[in-house]
Amino acid sequence: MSSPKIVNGPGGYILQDVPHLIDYLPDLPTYQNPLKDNPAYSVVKQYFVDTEDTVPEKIIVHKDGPRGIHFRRAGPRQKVYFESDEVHACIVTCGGLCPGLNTVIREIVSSLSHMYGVKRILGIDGGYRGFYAKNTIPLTSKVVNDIHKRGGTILGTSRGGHDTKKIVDSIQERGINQVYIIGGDGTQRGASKIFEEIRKRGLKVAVIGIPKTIDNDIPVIDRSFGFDTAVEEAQRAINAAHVEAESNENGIGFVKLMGRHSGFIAMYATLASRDVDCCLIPESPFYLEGEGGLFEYIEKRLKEHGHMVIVLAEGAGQEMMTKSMETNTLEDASGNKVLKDVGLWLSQSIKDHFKKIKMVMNLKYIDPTYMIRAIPSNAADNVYCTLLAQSAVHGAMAGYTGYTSGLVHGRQTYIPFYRITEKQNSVVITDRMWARLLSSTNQPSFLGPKNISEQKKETHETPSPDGEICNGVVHIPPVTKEITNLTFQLLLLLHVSSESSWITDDASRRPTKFLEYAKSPEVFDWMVGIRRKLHENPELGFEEFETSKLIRSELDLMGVKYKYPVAVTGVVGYVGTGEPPFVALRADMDALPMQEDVEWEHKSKVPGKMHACGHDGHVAMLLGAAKILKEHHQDLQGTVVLIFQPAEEVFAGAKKMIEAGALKHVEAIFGIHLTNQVPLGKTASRAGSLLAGSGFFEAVITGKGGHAAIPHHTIDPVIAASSVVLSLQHLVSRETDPLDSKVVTVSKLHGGNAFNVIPDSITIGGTLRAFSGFSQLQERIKEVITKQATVNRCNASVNLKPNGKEPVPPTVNNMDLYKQFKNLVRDLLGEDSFVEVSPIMGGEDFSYFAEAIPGHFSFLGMQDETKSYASPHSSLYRVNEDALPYGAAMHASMAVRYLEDKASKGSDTPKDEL
Ligand SMILES: Nc1ncnc2c1ncn2[C@@H]1O[C@H](COP(=O)(O)OP(=O)(O)O)[C@@H](O)[C@H]1O
Ligand SMILES: O=P(O)(O)OC[C@H]1O[C@](O)(COP(=O)(O)O)[C@@H](O)[C@@H]1O
Ligand SMILES: [Mg+2]
Repeated sequence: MSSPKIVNGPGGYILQDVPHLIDYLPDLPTYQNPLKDNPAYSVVKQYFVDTEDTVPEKIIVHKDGPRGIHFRRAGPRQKVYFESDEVHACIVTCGGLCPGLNTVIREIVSSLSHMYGVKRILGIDGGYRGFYAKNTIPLTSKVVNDIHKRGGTILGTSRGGHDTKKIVDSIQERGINQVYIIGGDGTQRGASKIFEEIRKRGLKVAVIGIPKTIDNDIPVIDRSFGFDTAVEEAQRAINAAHVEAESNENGIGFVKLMGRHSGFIAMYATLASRDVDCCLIPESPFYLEGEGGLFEYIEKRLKEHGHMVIVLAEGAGQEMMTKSMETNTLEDASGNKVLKDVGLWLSQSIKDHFKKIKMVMNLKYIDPTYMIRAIPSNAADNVYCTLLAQSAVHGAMAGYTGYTSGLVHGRQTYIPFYRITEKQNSVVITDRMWARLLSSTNQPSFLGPKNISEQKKETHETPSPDGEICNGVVHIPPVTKEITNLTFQLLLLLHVSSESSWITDDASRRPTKFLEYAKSPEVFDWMVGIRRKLHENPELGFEEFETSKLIRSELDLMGVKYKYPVAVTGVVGYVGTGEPPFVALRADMDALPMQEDVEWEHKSKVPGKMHACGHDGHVAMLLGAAKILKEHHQDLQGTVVLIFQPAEEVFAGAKKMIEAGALKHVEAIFGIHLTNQVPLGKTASRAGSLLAGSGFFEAVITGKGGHAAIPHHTIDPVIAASSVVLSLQHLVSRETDPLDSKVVTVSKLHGGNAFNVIPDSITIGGTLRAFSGFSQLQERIKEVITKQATVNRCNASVNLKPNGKEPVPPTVNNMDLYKQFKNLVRDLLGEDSFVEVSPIMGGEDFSYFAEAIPGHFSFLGMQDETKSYASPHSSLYRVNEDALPYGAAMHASMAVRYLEDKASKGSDTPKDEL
């Protein structure tokens, strides 16, 4: 792919520019824009867009934050690179239908002919394959005059059939020099390939994408055209569902809407309607039975209101329909996964449930699927389509190419293809919009199925003997039907035998064998490849959709079964017998919001995001371990649970994973972190407290402001804040055992901006660290702030999760697991390979796992003599990839040894002994 055009400016300004024909055809002549003499436009002040104008990607900024990424502003330029007579344009529509397609076609034709005097415009019949397989349709203003009143596309559309070479051959043969491609994410990927091929051939052809999809799954842009119309049309189905529900005893109106991977239509239709009681989308996993489940909510709603409306996006709950697993692998001609009909399945499941509990219920299922996209666009979308089409044409005439025309914060922009195709837009359920929906419907969030104490109790219980019997094997009693199905499939899958076996080997030699295997070129290169892919495409906490997709596809290739999504993007894989004991290995997946400064081939492709804490390496190591374990799965004496968790850095993803059931039945867990502080091939750990509990606080101390010269008429928050800051120092110096290490630091103090005005309030903030008594310290901080404020006649509000930053408890290593780990390291890496570390004041959310069950966290060295490796969270951070096989072998060996140890002790070993 041609390299992105990035322009850096002062204050952290970044322009992600679009390609231009002169990038590879530097001698092209320019012409005056004919609009200059057009009576309609020549009078418009500043009609031509200044070439320096750009539009910011993010409009919410902090005072001291960088100016961030910008896109080129769309619109007509003074100079154009095509003469009117020279232009030979074509238009193609691809993918699924969408309201507004005809409007865009009409406006491209009108803009080209009326504004720029273009006479030769071709319609390509039936999508990409029409370039080489079908006839073309000549397009004139007359032909397109009325088409915006019709749904669909007058050009026809199709999926599949993208053959870059054939398409570009046909463009070249026909002498086409402007290609307007209207379609969704798949189409834009195809357009990007066409652009690259055209550039490679050095053709004077502009390639322009116009984003279409009612699913709104195209990133960066505000919304895609037709979305508004689809949401509006969906209202009709929801209204009908509501009428049906209200008119029947315990009526449920159930509407299935489109939305393959993104639940935007369902979310907006729900928010618009106000009649919907529950909205289910692919991004927000849900479950049916038990506390906090869908059935419980429906029962409650019916008892309280006598009726309810459910809206379901077609991609939601797919993973629960385990019955017909084989259809899961089917793809349409474009390579999109063919979905199973979740609407029919879920409405049947609801009916079955109410039959079982003998409660009257009347469910009416409405599936308006194609109706919402086959209609003409509404007024708002018509205007939007017009502007998009005009912008697309202005850009092409001005010589820009390789871009998608799109709306960003209400302004028309040109966005380079790589930003449009890098990921799919989806509802972020940790964002405010989803929170607004939850508060509007009052539905459960489904994020925390069981309370944690119950979880802990369950995971520490020996599986009950009254579990299900299958093939003479006793299984764990399932909490939900989904888990039953999964366990059953695991058992079927895991009973297949593999070719190689380690069971007869000397146990102390086995880790070395694993390491040799992980170091073999085939496995090593594969791990490095995964790590580099992740490094190029970093994703922040709870946004690790592509990361998670990559993990799942690798697990699929290995034949490792998994649960997904667990806590938004998390994946939990299973290798072994499918039976107890269960031991877990954990890797974190998220990146950091920082710009990479290391110049190398696989540098982060996402400006402002970087894997600067080695989580890309952690994922590669755990996948490496999965490969080793899968190779030998028939010899495992229990089940290894592979936990790929989101959001370690800020949002305590580990906690969410536990709440979502990732540790169910798991007895022990191991985690590894790469470190630059220890030489390659060595590891570091300690028994007991390894990492501190870490948290934050922010307090607003409010008094009464006034003139600084008459302080007695004020209540001065500055004095109160000063007392608070001093008093907080005593928590460590006077209340903590000097041999125990704790930190309370006030690092922020804001308020007031005049010499003679006492402000109304002061904000202070800081961090706390502790190995013991973490929550007591939090409580004392709160108490000291509020009470000191009171002494000074002020009020104080204290927030222990400022900006959503979750505190993490101390990471405490279990003594027996630590001993086991140390022995293993000796077997694997030699006598002097273990480094006993002192406790570290940094925090890790692995602590949530180690708090719930016995856990062990260790560091794996990557420092070598030749290069220096920067500290984590540095923009110069690098991973020594030679460490990856060590990580994979350590993970796999720890799991195997744990299971063997358990087996040798017998199944009745009390879990507390660990
Ligand atoms: N990765 C890709 N590379 C090239 N062409 C693609 C790619 N993905 C999809 N396409 C093509 O784009 C067209 C539309 O894709 P599809 O996924 O069906 O719809 P949409 O563009 O609406 O997402 C199809 O002709 C398909 O072959
Ligand atoms: O049956 P078809 O034509 O494949 O279309 C169904 C799909 O089209 C969509 O509307 C999305 O289409 P696009 O990706 O083409 O925008 C999905 O919501 C739906 O799953
Ligand atoms: Mg698509």
